[in-house]
Amino acid sequence: MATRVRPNSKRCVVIGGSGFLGRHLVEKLLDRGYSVSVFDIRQSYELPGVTFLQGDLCDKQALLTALKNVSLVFHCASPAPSSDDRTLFERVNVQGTKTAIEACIEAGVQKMVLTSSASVVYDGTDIKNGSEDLQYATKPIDYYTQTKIQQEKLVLEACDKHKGFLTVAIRPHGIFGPRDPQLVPIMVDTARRGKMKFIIGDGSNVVDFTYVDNVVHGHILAAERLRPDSPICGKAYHITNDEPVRFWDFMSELLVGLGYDAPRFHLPYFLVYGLALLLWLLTWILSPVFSIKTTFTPMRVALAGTHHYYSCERAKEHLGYKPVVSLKEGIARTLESYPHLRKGA
Ligand SMILES: NC(=O)C1=CN([C@@H]2O[C@H](COP(=O)(O)OP(=O)(O)OC[C@H]3O[C@@H](n4cnc5c(N)ncnc54)[C@H](OP(=O)(O)O)[C@@H]3O)[C@@H](O)[C@H]2O)C=CC1
Ligand SMILES: CC(C)=CCC[C@@H](C)[C@H]1CC[C@H]2C3=C(CC[C@]12C)[C@@]1(C)CCC(=O)C[C@@H]1CC3
Repeated sequence: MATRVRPNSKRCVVIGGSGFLGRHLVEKLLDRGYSVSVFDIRQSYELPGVTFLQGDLCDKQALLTALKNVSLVFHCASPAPSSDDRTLFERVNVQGTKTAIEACIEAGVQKMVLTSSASVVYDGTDIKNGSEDLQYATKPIDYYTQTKIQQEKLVLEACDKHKGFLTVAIRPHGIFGPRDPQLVPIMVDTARRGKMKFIIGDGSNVVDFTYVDNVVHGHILAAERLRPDSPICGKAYHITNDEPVRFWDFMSELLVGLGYDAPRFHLPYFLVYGLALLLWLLTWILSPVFSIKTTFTPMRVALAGTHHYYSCERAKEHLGYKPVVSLKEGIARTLESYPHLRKGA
């Protein structure tokens, strides 16, 4: 008679574990005694004790091999939000997530923790201390966000206590920290091109930036609290630093910390947004003839010029969440980790 090996509750797979958040998560899971495998389209590092399985989330057979005797899956794979490849977002975030859910159920995985995004409720206008009760954005700011909404719905709807498959979604916001490929590198690149001189709007808009270790902490708490009798099954939780900050103060602190000047000149929000919209329209009209890639997008203008900060009270109550690294300490660690991005380096 074939014996079915009972999955060890500390055996997990991190889908997207080669990425920025994924790698920080893998490191913390190892510290906490988990046995960890990474499933990712690329292998970006080596770590003793970690098995890497290179594969595409949309490939069910590859996933089934990776998920043998695994009880817990963290799903933090996604194409980069700055991509403009709609087909890729649809394929990975929607079809790939469906495939991952099916593979988990077929392989007997008991829990899935999804990395969603607080932006699933943001449609480009102010959000102040938004709770998880806000409706999904009816006009998401971009295709990335649209597919993150679809992805979150798929994962939360798949939660089924009778089938023994439990799910939860973590919604972080503005993740930063060592090895982040987006926030600091894009900001420095803009500064190096002399375009980080302007403040969009009056500079008073408040935003959440979340240090990566806090996001990791939220994921692990969610995984450990996810049980059939827990109120967190099938729910989404905001995870932030719980220290909303003025967007331009945060940017200025990072810029000055790396030796660049802080932005000083104010430009009216609607003027800049209108220009970005016009540029987007032009690139769209010209796209059959020229392929122009611009970083000056209406989406980035909205993110830089509106309030978007979220309450993490529900995570505190249900997950026992409390940030483990303050914003000040997070900024210091981040600045230290980017010597190559300092002015003149
Ligand atoms: N960074 C942020 O501020 C925020 C991020 N999030 C979410 O957090 C998660 C992690 O983000 P982050 O670490 O910043 O992103 P990264 O791009 O650093 O990590 C994502 C990883 O997933 C991999 N991947 C992409 N497509 C596939 C696929 N088809 N199969 C397997 N692996 C794949 C990527 O590979 P490759 O690089 O080759 O594409 C990459 O290694 C994402 O789900 C993102 O939506 C949510 C809120 C804020
Ligand atoms: C004005 C300027 C050039 C700012 C540079 C920083 C931006 C690149 C970041 C500021 C807010 C960030 C953010 C994201 C990406 C990087 C920023 C635009 C996300 C879109 C990443 C993915 C998400 O799920 C939501 C994030 C919101 C904040």
